[in-house]
Amino acid sequence: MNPILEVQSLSFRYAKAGPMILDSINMKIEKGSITAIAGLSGCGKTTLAFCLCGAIPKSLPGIMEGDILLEGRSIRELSLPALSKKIGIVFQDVDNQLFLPTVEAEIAFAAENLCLSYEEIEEMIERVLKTLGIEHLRSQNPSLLSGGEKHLAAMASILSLDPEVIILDEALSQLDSDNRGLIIDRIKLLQREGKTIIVIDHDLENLMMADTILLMKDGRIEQRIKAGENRELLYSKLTDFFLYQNK
Ligand SMILES: Nc1ncnc2c1ncn2[C@@H]1O[C@H](COP(=O)(O)OP(=O)(O)OP(=O)(O)O)[C@@H](O)[C@H]1O
Repeated sequence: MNPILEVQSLSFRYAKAGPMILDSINMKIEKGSITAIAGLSGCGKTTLAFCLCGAIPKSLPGIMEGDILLEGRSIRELSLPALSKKIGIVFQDVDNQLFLPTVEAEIAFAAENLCLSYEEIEEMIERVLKTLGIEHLRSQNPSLLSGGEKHLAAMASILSLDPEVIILDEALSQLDSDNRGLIIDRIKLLQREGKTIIVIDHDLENLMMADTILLMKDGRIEQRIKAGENRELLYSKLTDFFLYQNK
């Protein structure tokens, strides 16, 4: 099967004389999979997410070597608007991502910028609200929503462009267990619809939803763990990795 994303010898530093933040990363992400990227704080997870969605090198400065192929094409050749139609990202701090007065306006924003017609936008808003099961939030002010609802609103805003790949950067980390369960359910639903999901997280329970877990250390992928293994064995591999690193 052809990977939807292929990272080839990716290295990155934010400044010429600065430290290597990503160091010779190679990885393939299969279409329709859930991949988790985990590792201690500062190991480079968010920087890798910025590279995967094209923000690096398109809008964040730095020195990038290697390449990332999206459906076989270098992301360097694609414009940011073209990339945002293919890859959506939800950040940990959703408050910085939600700035409009209603959830519906958040969902419509990117589509309006692409000059879609009123009918197309209406249809798209309804589709996205239904997919995430949040029709009741349509007219709500995002800033007044609960943590879980805010994450769903941020997911809705990126689903408006119907991206193939959805990156969730620590989107679950500040949620209580009910809200976390809600978002995990929606992630699995999106996977069933054929979306490719990349989840950045370090909570062992959250990592369990992935098909593949990539463990990062100092800008490198240290281990690749295929899920579907015995749950206890998986748990103990992950615990060993984090315990070893904390020493
Ligand atoms: N804009 C920037 N300029 C310079 N250095 C940066 C910048 N952003 C991040 N870094 C550095 O890059 C390294 C990796 O940061 P990154 O945020 O990618 O790690 P992370 O694994 O996502 O961490 P966390 O789990 O805490 O979010 C850190 O040392 C960080 O200080």
